[in-house]
Amino acid sequence: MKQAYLFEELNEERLSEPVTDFHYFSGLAFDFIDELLLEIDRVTKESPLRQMQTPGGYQMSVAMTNCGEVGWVSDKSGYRYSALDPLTGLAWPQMPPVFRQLASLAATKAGYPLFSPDACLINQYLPGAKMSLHQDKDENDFSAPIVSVSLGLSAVFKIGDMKRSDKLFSIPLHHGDVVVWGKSLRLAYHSISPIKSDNHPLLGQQRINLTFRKASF
Ligand SMILES: O=C(O)CCC(=O)C(=O)O
Ligand SMILES: [Fe+2]
Repeated sequence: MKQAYLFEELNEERLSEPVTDFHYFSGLAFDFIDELLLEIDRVTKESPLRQMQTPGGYQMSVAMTNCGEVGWVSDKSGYRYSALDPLTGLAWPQMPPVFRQLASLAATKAGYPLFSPDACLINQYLPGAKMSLHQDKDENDFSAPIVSVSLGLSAVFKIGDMKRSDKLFSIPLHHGDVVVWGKSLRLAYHSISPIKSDNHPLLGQQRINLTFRKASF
């Protein structure tokens, strides 16, 4: 399977050239970091990070917020996109231009020059936090890719295929890395393993992840 080959290569050689429907750009966010961190501060002051409830009634270990026209939310009634932040009752903060610029750079490099995200989910992982195996499937437009930016502590990202039981491939994600997946892998199951306790020189004891999505038609 070509995909399997790619991921083995990724692990061994940290390939940065797009090969299939998964694209790994090591350090692509470096030039944007200072501005990204300022904007993350601004957004999280307006719409604070919070641990949402799963439909099953559990509290997620990851703290989340959003910016953009719509934001991803989870509560007892399910997962969905919402134009309002349920915590503040207000619209989500606007997506900062530097967010758009980086998402567009990564998407263009991955072969999606027209990608125009309307949602950016901001995930904060403290040591021990994880994201269980899931598909990103609450969006209305699966022709658009997912663009994901990693900041701070490193993580192990695992990605498989359309079935929960498909073999998973591990990809280490470090500060500044950007990954893009779409097309045949747009609905691939993926997860983040529990974050190891460590101290990042810029972000301290946390990992921040930004995922850009096209949620509306
Ligand atoms: O934290 C990550 O790298 C991935 C996050 C993710 O899969 C999601 O927010 O749906
Ligand atoms: Fe996801």
